[in-house]
Amino acid sequence: MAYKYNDNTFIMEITQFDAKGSGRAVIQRENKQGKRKKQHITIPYTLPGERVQATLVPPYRNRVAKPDQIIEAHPERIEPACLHFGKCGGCSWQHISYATQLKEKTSQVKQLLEEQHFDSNVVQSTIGADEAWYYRNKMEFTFNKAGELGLHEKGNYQNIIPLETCFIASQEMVNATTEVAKWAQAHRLSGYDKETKEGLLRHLMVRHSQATGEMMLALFATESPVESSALSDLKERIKDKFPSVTSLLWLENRDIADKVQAQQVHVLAGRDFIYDELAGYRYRLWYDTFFQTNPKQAEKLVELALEMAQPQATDKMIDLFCGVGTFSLPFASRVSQLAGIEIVESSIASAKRNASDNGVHNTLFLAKDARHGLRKMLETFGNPDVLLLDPPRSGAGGKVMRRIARSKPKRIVYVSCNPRTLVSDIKEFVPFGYQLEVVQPVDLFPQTYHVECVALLQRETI
Ligand SMILES: C[S@@+](CC[C@H](N)C(=O)[O-])C[C@H]1O[C@@H](n2cnc3c(N)ncnc32)[C@H](O)[C@@H]1O
Repeated sequence: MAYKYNDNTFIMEITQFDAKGSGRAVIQRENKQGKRKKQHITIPYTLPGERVQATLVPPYRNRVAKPDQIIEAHPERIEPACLHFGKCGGCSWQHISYATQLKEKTSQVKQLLEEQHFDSNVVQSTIGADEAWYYRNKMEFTFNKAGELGLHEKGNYQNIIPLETCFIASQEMVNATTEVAKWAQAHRLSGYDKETKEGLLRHLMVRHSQATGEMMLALFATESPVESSALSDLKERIKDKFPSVTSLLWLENRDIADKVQAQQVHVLAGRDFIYDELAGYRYRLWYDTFFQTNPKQAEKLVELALEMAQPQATDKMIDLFCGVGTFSLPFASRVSQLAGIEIVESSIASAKRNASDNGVHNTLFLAKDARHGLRKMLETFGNPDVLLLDPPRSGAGGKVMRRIARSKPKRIVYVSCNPRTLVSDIKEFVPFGYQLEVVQPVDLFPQTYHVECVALLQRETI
């Protein structure tokens, strides 16, 4: 329980993490009627077991406090590496030793399963990254209205922190981003102002393959590129200093919605895609292709999924939410036939191309949403022996899960980037006689509270 310090400042005991990896504490506060009330407070960048002095920040209804002083620090608290830590919305756990990050991720998954009455003994210890820094192969940066390029400020997405360092992207990505930032400043180019809807430059997306070394720089702007000295200068700077850039794009996004999207693609240099490789397969990645952002850990995911699913040469398999085929291709070479389903048409086009580029010929791919796509696929393809699903953070949802269960696959491998939706989804399988055999958390996102899991469910034979 907390002691009041002055009006909005309290001494707090951190008791647990919240769902987003911030510390939580309970305080006693007087309401307008003078009654003392218990309030649950979120204190970012604190750890359970710590004693801190923290001040509530407006708007008070959000019940968030900023730590002013760590009075008793957790023994695993460490000095964050990045100067943007605490301001940038990217990393939230740089102040926690890596070993403790892994332990916390395992406990988080166990706790979510226990809350839904699953046996948490099926949860294995989180598999950590060999390299907990510089692991990301894709980053998105934003221009502010002054044309400065950087990262969104945590809690204030209108504000941009000009980029100086980033410890989770490769140095080559940071250097290329810094060069584009210097170019925009040198030519006094304006950034897009979300309020007035004016300004030229919106975002810079950087993709960098760790396997092939190829890099894509994609500039999002509100207008088409004018053939000007500024543009020639950009091409020269990139050509001279970054020969790894095999794709330099200008993407026109005239939409008011400030998403990383484009109505028109202009190739300024190279191709409109880069090559990447994962688990021995080669992929073409366009600017809008979903691809695993931590490729080294993603290879471990693929290996685990293969181990759990034990695909047999006679098996028919469905890969639901297949993207560009990251799981489809390694599995296809081990089963008789594989069908992939995915909502984004360009990803399905890419999956087909990736399959043929890699000499994989026993696949078929359908561009449709999971629910309707699965129904349609089951009619023509028949029931699968093995089903793998890898939905987005929002999960697959009850209807999709029940449809999967009714198709009676012997083994289901569920790959998830959100343990919360994983647990609520797999609950749907229980009435159909599926047993949760194992949940293996894998750390794809070091320095953040996020965790990926691979779960195996098997149908009990009666
Ligand atoms: C976490 S990604 C996994 C992709 C792929 N398995 C991989 O590892 O690269 C989730 C995928 O689901 C797709 N998706 C999102 N909503 C969908 C829906 N309603 N139906 C089918 N696919 C969907 C996304 O486009 C994305 O490619």
